[in-house]
Amino acid sequence: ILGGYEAKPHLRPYMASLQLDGQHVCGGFLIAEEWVLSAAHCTEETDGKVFQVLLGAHSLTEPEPHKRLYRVRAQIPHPGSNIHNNKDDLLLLQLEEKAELNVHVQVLPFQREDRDVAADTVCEVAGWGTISHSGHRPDKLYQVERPVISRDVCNHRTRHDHTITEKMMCTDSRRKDTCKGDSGGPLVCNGVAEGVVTAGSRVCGNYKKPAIYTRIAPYVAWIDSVMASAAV
Ligand SMILES: O=C(O)c1[nH]c2ccc(F)cc2c1NC(=O)[C@H]1C[C@@H]1c1ccccc1
Repeated sequence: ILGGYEAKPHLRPYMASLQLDGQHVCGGFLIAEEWVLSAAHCTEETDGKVFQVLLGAHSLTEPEPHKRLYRVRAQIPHPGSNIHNNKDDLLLLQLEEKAELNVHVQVLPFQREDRDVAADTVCEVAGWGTISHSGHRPDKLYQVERPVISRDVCNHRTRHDHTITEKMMCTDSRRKDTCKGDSGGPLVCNGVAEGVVTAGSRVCGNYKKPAIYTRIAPYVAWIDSVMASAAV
């Protein structure tokens, strides 16, 4: 998160850190007791290794009450996701057991109505991604507020040049922005998850390249069917 600030501990009890060998790789968030939603690109370069999911954390390293690392039973990337573009950049992770819900671990509702969030709506995004252009990796969760920008503005030739589909949305990236390591986290507007930070590599903090999110509402049928089919 660039240009943001340290989050109030445990005010975002849905936040997940996807880890490999104890290292944070991407964000994610709890959408059901045993399901985390993240970004499919985050599984690239992991040569088939399965993530572990850290829940209930504010600090990535310090011992905290209710902080717990969960094993993953299944990782299901959206079938349309691929390494060449940002399309269908979603990943569902089934935890090996239901997460123990408490004051520090809670589910975040996601938007089910497929309607664009109005431009200028101020949403918030949090993560353990880089907090400086030099790539400093924070130990604590950071957050930042960002206004939604219209798809037409985001698709301008000088911005993302008509690559933003109706299943994506954008926020202004002037100074304050998401960055590497924040991918997979939720864009929260009025307390509801509207988007997932895409994990395609992108420059951060440059107003000419707005942040891109996968909208969740267009994928409700896929999410519900995967959760229903794999229910333990
Ligand atoms: O965050 C992303 O956009 C992104 N997209 C990817 C694609 C493949 C892939 F193998 C990884 C990623 C990845 N995450 C990262 O590189 C994480 C490792 C880096 C990081 C940054 C800040 C703090 C901790 C760790």
